[in-house]
Amino acid sequence: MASPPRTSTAPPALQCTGLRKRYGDKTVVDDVGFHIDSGEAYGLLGPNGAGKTTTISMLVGLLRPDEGSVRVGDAVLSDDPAVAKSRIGYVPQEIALYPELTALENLRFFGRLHGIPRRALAGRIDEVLEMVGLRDRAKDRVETYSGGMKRRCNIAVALLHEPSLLILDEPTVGVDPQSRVAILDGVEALVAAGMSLLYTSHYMEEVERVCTRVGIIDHGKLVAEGTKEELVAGLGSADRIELVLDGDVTRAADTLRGIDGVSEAIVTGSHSVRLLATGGRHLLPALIGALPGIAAVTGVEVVEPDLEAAFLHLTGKSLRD
Ligand SMILES: Nc1ncnc2c1ncn2[C@@H]1O[C@H](COP(=O)(O)OP(=O)(O)OP(=O)(O)O)[C@@H](O)[C@H]1O
Repeated sequence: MASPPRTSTAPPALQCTGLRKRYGDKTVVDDVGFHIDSGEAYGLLGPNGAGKTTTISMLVGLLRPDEGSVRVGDAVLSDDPAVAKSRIGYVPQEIALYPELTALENLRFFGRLHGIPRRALAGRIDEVLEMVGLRDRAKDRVETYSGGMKRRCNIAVALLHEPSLLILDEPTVGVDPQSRVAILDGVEALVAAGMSLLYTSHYMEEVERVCTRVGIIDHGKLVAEGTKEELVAGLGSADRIELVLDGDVTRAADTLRGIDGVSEAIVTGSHSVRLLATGGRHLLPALIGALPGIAAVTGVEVVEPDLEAAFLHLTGKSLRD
């Protein structure tokens, strides 16, 4: 999918075009292109294995694309990798810290690796520790941290060299609720201060909260892109219906999919099925009436069209598949 024309004249924080990556005969990223304006927060949503991490790896210069190009500001990554990479702060899915070192020691190490002069580094380390709320634990070894604190420390490392674009790959996976809040608050504050952001997550509510524009990726392809409102508008009048069932959920989903007005039906848990349906509440008697002998309906929720529904419409999947 091609990126729509940009309206701004300033160079985008990031622009990728026609990115492709193959492993053997499998194309895992297929003609992906999008841009992130300066100061914009962009979310990349996709089910497991959709190609998010492979795409990001190409954007940050860890993986060479088979085709396509990446530009960070006015620097083309393949021509000018040092400049392009210096503008990116990347936080990978896997924590990349030395566990036996303290946060302070990790930050000093990575700061020197970035070539930050010693005198400037101490002040900068203070700033990033403050940003992620870890100042009081800076002298503790990283191996004593919770998953969330490790992630926050990794974000601090990514911010050290004052990047203009922060790339976070599923930053709240394996994170305690307190750190999750701290991460989301911190990311929002950074964006409010002018940072450009690329954010991937399985959690729709995080993307809805943090990002202004969203790209949906499935089977290596960018299948839709837009603001939340634009993506939801693409649903027409379909509602999301969540059913709680006691019985055979797989047969129930198959049966419900055949009912007039139901466009999607997927199993989301051992007792739950998610539907996309036009007619919303008026359809409920038909849905319930179709299930005797298959499953008993013990709960129903009709939800206004949202990003979760748009995702189901576009990919036929739940985000946590
Ligand atoms: N080095 C590799 N060799 C072969 N296949 C790979 C390699 N790396 C990734 N893949 C495949 O490419 C596809 C995309 O993987 P990728 O990790 O980019 O997906 P993802 O959207 O980030 O998924 P997740 O949310 O699970 O991290 C998957 O089918 C994966 O198995």
